[in-house]
Amino acid sequence: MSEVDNLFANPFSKVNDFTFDHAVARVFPDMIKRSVPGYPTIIESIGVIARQYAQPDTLIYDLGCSLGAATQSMRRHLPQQGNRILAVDNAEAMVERCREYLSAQDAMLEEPIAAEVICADITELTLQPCSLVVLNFTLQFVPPEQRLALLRQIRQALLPGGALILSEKLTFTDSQTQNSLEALHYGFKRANGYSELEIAQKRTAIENVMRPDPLEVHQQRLLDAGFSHSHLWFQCLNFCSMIAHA
Ligand SMILES: Nc1ncnc2c1ncn2[C@@H]1O[C@H](C[S@+](CC[C@H]([NH3+])C(=O)[O-])CC(=O)[O-])[C@@H](O)[C@H]1O
Ligand SMILES: O=C(O)C(=O)Cc1ccccc1
Repeated sequence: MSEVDNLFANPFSKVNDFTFDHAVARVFPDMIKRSVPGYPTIIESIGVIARQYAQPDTLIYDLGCSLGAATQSMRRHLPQQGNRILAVDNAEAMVERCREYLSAQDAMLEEPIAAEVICADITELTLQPCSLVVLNFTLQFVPPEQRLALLRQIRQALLPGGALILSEKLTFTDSQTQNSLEALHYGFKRANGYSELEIAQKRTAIENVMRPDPLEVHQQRLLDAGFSHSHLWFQCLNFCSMIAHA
């Protein structure tokens, strides 16, 4: 089903900006697992966290769902309590495949939790009342000037007791920390079979498209958006995940 990511293996005369197109969608599970340290743990833990925060008979959003890995994990872990998951992505290639993966999962589960995939820009959505929102490595692709408004929308939609799971690549204001963790991240990629050329070309492809923030910027923005409290629950190298409470 999913193929090995060799999208950046051959030298390009010019490296284009990264897009979530059909070529990426085909290799995405392999790409993200070999690129994001801790990704499988985060995905499985999202199911566990969802079990804690999802309130009976409420909506759950998976924003920037890609192929629906977080949605699938929540469907494995949540009890039957009338939840509905809305998975949203604005990349048609991802949405198409995500629907296929979720139908395949439907067939595997006895009483699958309702899940729907919508092709839309999450910055233009009006969110309905919900108990849990997942932004798993999505906010870093949203233009920085639109991030606060999106988080405010999410905060407004969350019911009392609701939560946001926010996973992001981090940058560090201290240059020694930044250099050390960035070097270790490239070491992680090398250990997963990526060549120096693949690492360098991918780096160029994502640099104008994906703009990570420092942890302190996330924490302040979450407060500015109206969240009462946020904390880290996972960090591996320069990748982390937070919980923010409504
Ligand atoms: N404005 C937007 N509106 C909708 N979708 C968007 C927008 N901007 C970016 N995306 C979508 O956000 C996703 C980011 S990948 C998320 C992984 C997934 N959450 C996972 O749990 O595997 C992370 C990564 O590739 O590092 C892509 O599918 C984009 O199309
Ligand atoms: O590959 C990287 O360096 C990343 O930071 C993560 C990533 C994973 C998948 C698509 C785009 C970025």
